[in-house]
Amino acid sequence: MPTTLTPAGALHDVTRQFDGTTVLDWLDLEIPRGQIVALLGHSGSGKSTALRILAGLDHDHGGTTHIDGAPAVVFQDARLLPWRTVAANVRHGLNRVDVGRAEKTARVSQMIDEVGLAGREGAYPGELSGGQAQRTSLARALVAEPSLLLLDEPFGALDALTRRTMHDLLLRLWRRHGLGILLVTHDIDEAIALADRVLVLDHGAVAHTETIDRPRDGGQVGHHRRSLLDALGVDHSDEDYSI
Ligand SMILES: Nc1ncnc2c1ncn2[C@@H]1O[C@H](COP(=O)(O)OP(=O)(O)OP(=O)(O)O)[C@@H](O)[C@H]1O
Repeated sequence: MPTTLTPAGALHDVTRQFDGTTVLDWLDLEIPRGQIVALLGHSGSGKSTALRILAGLDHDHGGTTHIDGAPAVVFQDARLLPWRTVAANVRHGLNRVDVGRAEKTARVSQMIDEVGLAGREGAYPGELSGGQAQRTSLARALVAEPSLLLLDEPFGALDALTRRTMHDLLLRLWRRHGLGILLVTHDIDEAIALADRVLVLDHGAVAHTETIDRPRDGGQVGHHRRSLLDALGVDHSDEDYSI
């Protein structure tokens, strides 16, 4: 289990405007090493913009960022190189890492094993299922041993069953590597299943923070769901959320 709370990434007083419209409004957030922080919010609330700034993909903002090393990013589409095999795509994650060939080969093989793709090293992206493509994308992200993993709706395009399997995989990888993870999602249940803290973003600021204990207490899940629905302004009075 993760033990340290050193921040893997943070935004302090971050502001961002597009065409004169404020998208991030003095946003403060911290992703402690070894914790999963989920960002929930309505479409346009600024989730992806915050993630892109942490990823170093957007420098045109106010405020400060803190990142421990080079972060890794996984998007909803796996963004694999279609003309490269699974192994070559994962090896791509080591392009900027200064280790020898043998070490790279060993690390690639280990990561492919960890994401459950042993035996598929020679497959091309066109031959993979959506879940296998995201496993490859996760392996490529983690092979460089980042402290911070940024996930932008990583399982949004997968069917419900595959998504659950990927949740289990992500939690295994998170525990083994002691990562800090920022997860951008639209899915309240996904946020509750994975995160230590869920931040609800509204007009570019944190409107609500929900802390969720591990291990999960089944009796608390309904409470967290109702609390997050309230924070999102979603009516749930007609629904039976008893567990
Ligand atoms: N490159 C850009 N140019 C102009 N406007 C942008 C740009 N990127 C984002 N925006 C605007 O900033 C706002 C926030 O976008 P962002 O993608 O961060 O929201 P989001 O919460 O991730 O939304 P979604 O859940 O739909 O992905 C939106 O109004 C969007 O149109």
